[in-house]
Amino acid sequence: MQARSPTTAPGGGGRLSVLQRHLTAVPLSGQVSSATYAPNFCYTLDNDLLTTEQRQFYEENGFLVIKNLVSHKDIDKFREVFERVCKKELTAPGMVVMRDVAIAKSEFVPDQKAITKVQDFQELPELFEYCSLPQIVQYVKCFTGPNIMSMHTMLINKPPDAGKKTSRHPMHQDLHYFPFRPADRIVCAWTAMERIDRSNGCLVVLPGTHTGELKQHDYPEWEGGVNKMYHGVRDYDPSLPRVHLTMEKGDTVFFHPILIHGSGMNRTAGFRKAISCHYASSDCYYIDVKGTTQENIEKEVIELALKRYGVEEILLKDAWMAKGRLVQGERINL
Ligand SMILES: CCCCCCCCCCCCCCCCC(=O)SCCNC(=O)CCNC(=O)[C@H](O)C(C)(C)COP(=O)(O)OP(=O)(O)OC[C@H]1O[C@@H](n2cnc3c(N)ncnc32)[C@H](O)[C@@H]1OP(=O)(O)O
Ligand SMILES: Nc1ncnc2c1ncn2[C@@H]1O[C@H](COP(=O)(O)OP(=O)(O)OP(=O)(O)O)[C@@H](O)[C@H]1O
Ligand SMILES: O=C(O)CCC(=O)C(=O)O
Ligand SMILES: [Fe+2]
Ligand SMILES: [Mg+2]
Repeated sequence: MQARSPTTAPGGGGRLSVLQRHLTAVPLSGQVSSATYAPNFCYTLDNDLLTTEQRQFYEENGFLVIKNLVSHKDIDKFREVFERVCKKELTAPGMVVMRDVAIAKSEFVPDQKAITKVQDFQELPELFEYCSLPQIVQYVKCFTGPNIMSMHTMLINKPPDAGKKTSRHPMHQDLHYFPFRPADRIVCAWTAMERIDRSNGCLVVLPGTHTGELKQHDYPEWEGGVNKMYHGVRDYDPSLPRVHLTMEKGDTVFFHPILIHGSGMNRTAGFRKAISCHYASSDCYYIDVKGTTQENIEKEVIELALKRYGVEEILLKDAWMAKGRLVQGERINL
């Protein structure tokens, strides 16, 4: 079992306790107004951007959708850059261009049809621009505080399913991949680059699960195959209440790294696009994942680093130290 993060209120765990903490909140002065209330928020920081209702929603659900946050102009620009990456006209150190497992062994076609996602574009200025957009960063700060690092960058190009359901992303918690804490100072921004709904494989979230523990993850037992490192929560219970996030182009969801989420298969002929960045406070610290549920992902990353780059004797945290990039403030621990 993973230890709870220090910023999480003691006795936490379960949506009920979060609700109870709200209900027992005491006003600072005699006046009962939302501004003077001091509820025990722990997943958001004091800020002058989020309304009390928005903070409360994130505290209880572990995600928050902000409509129309990124302009269509910016998104169209990112789309063009992505197309140039697919054609190999643009590249950057560390960037990983990944094909879907269903077509991994088929003949190489140098366009987006082959590409399921581009990861680690932090050294490609034309895409990293997304991570620095002021309107995104101002929200990120409400979760991380002022010293902000981008830790993981991704442009997901979910392909039309090849018939084996490999375009799905199993239910998971992003914290499984992160050897740093506290979890509450990490947040993902995920922006729809077009309308995304159930037909093309929208995000599916289990509201409130961010108050739970980090769970054991393995490859799901899917007949059609699973993409490299797409681990899912072990013993996923499909009867838990799910929410399908339908989003329009430019809408952005911010979510907690313990929130259980995934995405469905793409039943359309188009490539469903989203761009995302995981941010963390640079005050976060690295942990040793040995003896924890994260040992299996560390093992895979070490094997990949050896195979791809011939790097020996690395730890999960070394990979992350190399990927992390300051967005705002001061680089402290990460
Ligand atoms: C120094 C390493 C740093 C790593 C840091 C940690 C990464 C962890 C991700 C963090 C995510 C945090 C946020 C949560 C996000 C949740 C996720 O998205 S999890 C999924 C993350 N997945 C990955 O990071 C995988 C990245 N992809 C790759 O490394 C490569 O694309 C590759 C899968 C290894 C393929 O290499 P490539 O060179 O492109 O391809 P080939 O040379 O053609 O094939 C080599 C080999 O791999 C097989 N293969 C190809 N594509 C896939 C695939 N999609 N799934 C499974 N297997 C694939 C291919 O068949 C070849 O196999 P062979 O047996 O060797 O012939
Ligand atoms: N055994 C499993 N382990 C982990 N995640 C799973 C498992 N089976 C399905 N999922 C995931 O559950 C999520 C929801 O699946 P679901 O099939 O409902 O989504 P959908 O395809 O968007 O919607 P629809 O119900 O219309 O097919 C997806 O992220 C899917 O990848
Ligand atoms: O399908 C997506 O766009 C997101 C999948 C996801 O959760 C992830 O890559 O961490
Ligand atoms: Fe994820
Ligand atoms: Mg389905």
